[in-house]
Formats: sequence, C-alpha cells, structure tokens
Amino acid sequence: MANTSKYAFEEKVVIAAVRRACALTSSVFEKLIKNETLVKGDKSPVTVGDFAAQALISTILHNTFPNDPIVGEEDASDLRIESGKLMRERIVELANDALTAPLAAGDNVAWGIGPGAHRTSDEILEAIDRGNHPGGPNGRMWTIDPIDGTKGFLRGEQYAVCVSLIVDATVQVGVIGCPNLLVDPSDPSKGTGAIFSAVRGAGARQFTLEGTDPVSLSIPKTEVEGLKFLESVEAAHSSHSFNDRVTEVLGVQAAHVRMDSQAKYAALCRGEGGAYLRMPTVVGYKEKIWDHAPGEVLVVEAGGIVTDSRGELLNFGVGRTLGENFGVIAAGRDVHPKVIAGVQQVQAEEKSKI
Ligand SMILES: Nc1ncnc2c1ncn2[C@@H]1O[C@H](COP(=O)(O)OS(=O)(=O)O)[C@@H](OP(=O)(O)O)[C@H]1O
Ligand SMILES: [Mg+2]
Ligand SMILES: [Mg+2]
Ligand SMILES: [Mg+2]
Repeated sequence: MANTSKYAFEEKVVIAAVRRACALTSSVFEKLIKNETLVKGDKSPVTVGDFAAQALISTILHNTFPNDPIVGEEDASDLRIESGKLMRERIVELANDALTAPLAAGDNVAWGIGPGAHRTSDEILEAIDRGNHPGGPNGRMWTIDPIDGTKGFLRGEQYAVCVSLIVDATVQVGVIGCPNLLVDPSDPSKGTGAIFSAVRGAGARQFTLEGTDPVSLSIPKTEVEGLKFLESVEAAHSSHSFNDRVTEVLGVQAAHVRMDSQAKYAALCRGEGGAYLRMPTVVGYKEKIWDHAPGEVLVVEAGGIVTDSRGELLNFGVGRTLGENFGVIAAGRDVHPKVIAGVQQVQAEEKSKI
C-alpha cells in the first residue's frame, strides 16, 4: 500500500534517515566502550550513539527541508570543550560513516547522503546544535530523539530512534525505529528490528529495518479485563505502584509488560499490550515532546487514543515539553475511556490519603 498523503515525501525521507540511524546505533552498541558515555546535567546518560545519530538525522532533514526548525534532545556543548575531544572525534567518524554509506533503493543524494557526503567536525557539531529550537504553536518543526531509552540501549534491551514532523502543534508524521524489537512477537525466529511509521490520516505501518515491506497496523479490540499494561522499565520515569493499583481497580488479570522507550507505543499498535500508562513519579518533571510525538500519531493512526490523565489531548505546541505533567495514557479507542476512569479513581484514592 503506497502512501499518497500530503506528507508522503517527508515520511520517505525520515524512514531513510531512521534506517541509517538504526544501523549506526546497532554498530555502536557492539563496540561501545566506557569512555564513550557521558552523564548529563539531569544525571541521565548520553552516548556517542545518541550524538552521532542526532547529527546524522539533523543533517538529512536540514539538507532536504532547509527552512524547517528542529527540536532535538541532544546539544553539543560537552563535545566542544577539551575533555570532549575523544568523544567528538568518535562521533564525527560515526556520523560520517552513516552519512556516506551506499545509497539504498529510493535514497537520493539530494538528501545529503551517499559516498562523498562527508562533513567536517564543525559541520557535525552544528548539525547536533541545530536541534536547539524552542518549539511552539506555529508552523513546521521536526523532533529528534536519536536514542529514546538510552538506559535500555546500554542494557542491550529496547530503545528507539524517534523522529516526528509537527505542523501547527499537530503531529503529522511519526517514525520509530526499534532495532531490538521482535519483527513478529508470535514468531521469535524471524529475528529483531523494525521501523514503525504513521502519517496523520494515512494509517500506521510496520516496515523492515531496511524500510521495505510495509504491513498495516491496527490495535486489536480487547475487553478491559483482558488488557495488559505497558510501562517504563525505569521506576523513576513512571509510577509502577500507581499502575498496580489501576490494574486492581479495573480487574486486569495479566502482568504488566515493562519495556524501554517509544517501543511501547509500537508494541501497543501490534496488540502486545492493551494500554500504555505513564504517570509522573516526581513533581515538576515535564515530559519532552520528542518522547511522545511519534508515538502519538502512530497510536492514533492504528486506531487508538493518546491523552493525559484528564482525558485531554497532548499539546505539542507549548515548547520543548508538554507543559505541566498530567501523565500520558494511550490505549485502543474502545478501552481508553475505561482506562481513564480507572486512572482517575486511583488519583482520587491517592488524594484522599493526603
Ligand atoms: N523523571 C522522569 N519522568 C519521566 N520520564 C523521564 C524522566 N527522566 C527521564 N525521562 C525520559 O524517559 C525517557 C525514556 O523513556 P522510558 O521511561 O519509556 O524508558 S526507560 O524505562 O527509561 O528505558 C527518556 O528518554 P531518553 O533520554 O531519550 O532515553 C527521558 O526523556
Ligand atoms: Mg527519549
Ligand atoms: Mg534520547
Ligand atoms: Mg536522554
């Protein structure tokens, strides 16, 4: 099924960028050594893979859509100082290897890729820092999360390369590359690695890691008792105890599925869990737009709904974050209202304890 939507070209370019980035991050994982990871100001890890993949994706987007701003997770300030020299050199090498890799079918040299598309160190740092746009309600902008679930990546578990196009605060295109996710959850012999993509109004699809053989995605119908909750691996990122109480309230039988990154949104679209619950653990943490924009359009196009715990749509137009954190709840259309009711009941219980 070809995508003939208004954003079909954007989707094609992003799938090509995510395909290259997945190859880059997989190769980094094989060879990652201790001094190739930094701890950021917020205590979270970032690796040479995160920086190089952001440089790669930003370069491709900027070559192809030079007027579009980019909201990217990483910035290059730690790489510009003397102590960042070794990491910087490695990142420049990794990004150039990925940029200059041979063209795949459908790729175009005009996107800034292919043999000869080599960049200088300054150009690579500039590409990373192009992700510093503040976001906002108007016009086109891209989001890049070069490795979502960096902790999962370092554990050898799930992570995702995530890119979206937001136009006037609505996510129009979302692409999520998941190198470690099973191709087919019912048949592990098919191996791992898939790219998930959605264009608003044009459906959600799963591709191979090469960006070929699309298969339509639609969230299977479930009764609320038959749900399986998807949640973060990291207890600091979403409240596991809150989710436990929601399962009791709703009479859900199955154990939760813990999975890192926006792979959870992809898994939801294939029926590997009936709902994704992400309630805050700390007051003040604001969810980042790059952590949810691709997943939001993917779930909606697969027949689901993504809201906060009040049942309101996520607002991608307030800046680099989603603003005040009321949690994120994603589920199939039929069960979403029941999940929200369960969440609100548990919120009321928690309030009455204070
Ligand atoms: N306190 C807190 N609350 C909520 N979310 C947070 C918090 N701290 C970090 N983050 C963001 O979580 C992103 C990782 O997503 P997940 O929680 O789904 O995966 S994981 O369990 O952490 O691996 C992770 O994305 P990456 O930094 O791209 O890995 C962070 O943006
Ligand atoms: Mg992230
Ligand atoms: Mg990240
Ligand atoms: Mg991070």
